[in-house]
Amino acid sequence: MGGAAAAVALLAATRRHPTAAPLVFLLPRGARAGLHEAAAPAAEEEKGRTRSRRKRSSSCRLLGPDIPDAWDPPPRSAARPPPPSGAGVDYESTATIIDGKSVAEDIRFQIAEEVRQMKNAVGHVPGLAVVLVGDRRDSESYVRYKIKGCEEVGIKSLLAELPGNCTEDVVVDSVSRFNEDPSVHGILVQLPLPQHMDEERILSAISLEKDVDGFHPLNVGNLALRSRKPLFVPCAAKACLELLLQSGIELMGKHVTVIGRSKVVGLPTSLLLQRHHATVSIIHAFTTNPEEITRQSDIVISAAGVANLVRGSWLKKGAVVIDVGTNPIEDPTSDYGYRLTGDVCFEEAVKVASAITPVPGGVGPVTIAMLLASTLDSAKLAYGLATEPHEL
Ligand SMILES: Nc1nc(=O)c2c([nH]1)NC[C@@H]1CN(c3ccc(C(=O)N[C@@H](CCC(=O)O)C(=O)O)cc3)C=[N+]21
Repeated sequence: MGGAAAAVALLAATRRHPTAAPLVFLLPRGARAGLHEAAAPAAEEEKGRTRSRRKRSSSCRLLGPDIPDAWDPPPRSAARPPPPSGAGVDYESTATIIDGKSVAEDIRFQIAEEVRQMKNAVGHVPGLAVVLVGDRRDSESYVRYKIKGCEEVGIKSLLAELPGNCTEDVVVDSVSRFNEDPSVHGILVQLPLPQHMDEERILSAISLEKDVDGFHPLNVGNLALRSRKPLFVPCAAKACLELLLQSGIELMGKHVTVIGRSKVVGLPTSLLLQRHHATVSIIHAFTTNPEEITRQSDIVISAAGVANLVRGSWLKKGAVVIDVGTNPIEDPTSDYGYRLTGDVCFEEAVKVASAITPVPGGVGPVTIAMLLASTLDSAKLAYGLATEPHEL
């Protein structure tokens, strides 16, 4: 690593961030929109970037034009309705609330046990390296959740914090050092990266065997080809499947609609669902009749990054709803003036659905647990304790 990279702070990260206050609430509204799916930049930034990207691509006929998903904000009249009187009490719903926190806790318990066994067997524990570029407060708080998760199960965590104005080469250098470090089994570059950086170049610097986020083109391609097995699958997609499977929800032959098509959630989730023999519809910002499609669906998985996009009227009676959105909305009654809400209007959906994940406390905690599971799997492969990636 060159002198220019001296700003890299490589730490036993746990000591650096002992507490985990949800700083996400403190961010300005624009910076926080659609955090989950949008592990992507805010729509405006993305539009600017796309323009320059489009100039570079001469032929987009076969692959389609490269334009970003920008959902129209819901009309004001569609704003989240006030909770019914007697909020907190059951409002005529029979839906099961799928408890992501407890699912995540069970997974972490199992991982902790396996980490202990690994330490006994080979004298090493798994290691996860996180590269955080810039000082977006939402990214900082997600990175803290990941590091706290590592701590809880005995996985070693390393954090490289780089200034937002550093060069792409500095980030690639940092990734390369983690590639060469045998105590590191997983490398995660927190997204979004600053606008001036080429995300593809940085992500493809991560060695395939350490790509616990599953964003490497070979991992994505192997996920898409049913005869092949990726080494890693993106954690949020795994979390959606885990929640469905653990809730005993049958997937084979079911009509599942995935809202959103990002590499972080929508795309890998739709691929994973097909491997489970579901019939998958993918809808996005250019879909003209989204609610007609969701109304026919047995399961709706929303990862659009738009608060209250999915209304009760979008759902078939008895549908299962998995809400991957993490959207901050103003709430003067909450401590920070904001609270997190999903893509789904929960108060409406809970009356129609047979099962639903809440936000917070649904997909989010399980996503972190899946990252820890992927890091453990990677270490098992590295130490010869497993010969194959995990079953999908
Ligand atoms: N390379 C990369 N990989 C990612 O997986 C990735 C990323 N970049 N960038 C950002 C998104 C977002 N994301 C979340 C993970 C957990 C919660 C989570 O734990 N949420 C909790 C707490 C929410 C709170 O209270 O702040 C919950 O929903 O209950 C949220 C969001 C992973 N992402």
